[in-house]
Amino acid sequence: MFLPVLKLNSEDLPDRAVVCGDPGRAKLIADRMEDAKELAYNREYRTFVGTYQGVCIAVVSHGVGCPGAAVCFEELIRGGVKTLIRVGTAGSYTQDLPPGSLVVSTAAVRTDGLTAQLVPEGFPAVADPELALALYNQASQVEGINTAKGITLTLDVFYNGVVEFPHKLYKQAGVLAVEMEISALYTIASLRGAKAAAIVATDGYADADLADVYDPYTDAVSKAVEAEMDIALRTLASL
Ligand SMILES: O=P(O)(O)O[C@H]1O[C@H](CO)[C@@H](O)[C@H]1O
Ligand SMILES: O=c1cc[nH]c(=O)[nH]1
Repeated sequence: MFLPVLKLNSEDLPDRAVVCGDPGRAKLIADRMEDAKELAYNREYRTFVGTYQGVCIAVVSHGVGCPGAAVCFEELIRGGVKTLIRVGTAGSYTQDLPPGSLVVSTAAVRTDGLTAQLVPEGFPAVADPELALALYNQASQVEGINTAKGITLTLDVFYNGVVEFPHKLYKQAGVLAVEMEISALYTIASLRGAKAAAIVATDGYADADLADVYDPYTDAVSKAVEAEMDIALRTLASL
């Protein structure tokens, strides 16, 4: 089957994939595998397939935001991918998770527009529990990086407009971090019968205007991003 937006043939895809926002990060993940080959690069969607610890794994970038990412997740699952792990970055809601921490998302608050057009209001966006636990167990083995698991929030807005987002309420409710695609991943995986989980590296605090404070280019963030790439690959290879 030809997957028209990824510009891939499903026959070339294995049954598991790491997904990430940035096409450049997809290349960095592919570089950690053996014999990785770039299969396609259309729009923001860059696809590699390689081997990690003897297991064939795809790495695919999905861009920024739920609508574009949803196209990627749908086509991968239509193409036969059954297990997906997102590797990303997020803003932290808590001083307990300073920049350079790792968060495994067990569920995502659906404050995005895309999933509201797929499922009714109360439908939960949840990780596959066993996959999320396997991801967390791998992450916990990495020394020197603060690691947590819990609820994350998926938002469409990156830079503020004139409407104030209620970060304070979600912080009080115990949400750990904010990013832009996990709710789409979990909702689509649930709808289509696939398994999904996600790990994100915190790169700052999400309750300020990011236009003033966003800086993902620090050593602590790079170290956490490097670690989460290996954690995701190890988790997929161990299934
Ligand atoms: O690091 P990635 O995977 O791109 O994820 C986060 O970073 C982007 C914003 O800079 C959004 O896509 C957000 O979800
Ligand atoms: O969506 C995102 C991603 C990284 N950092 C943030 O604060 N927000």
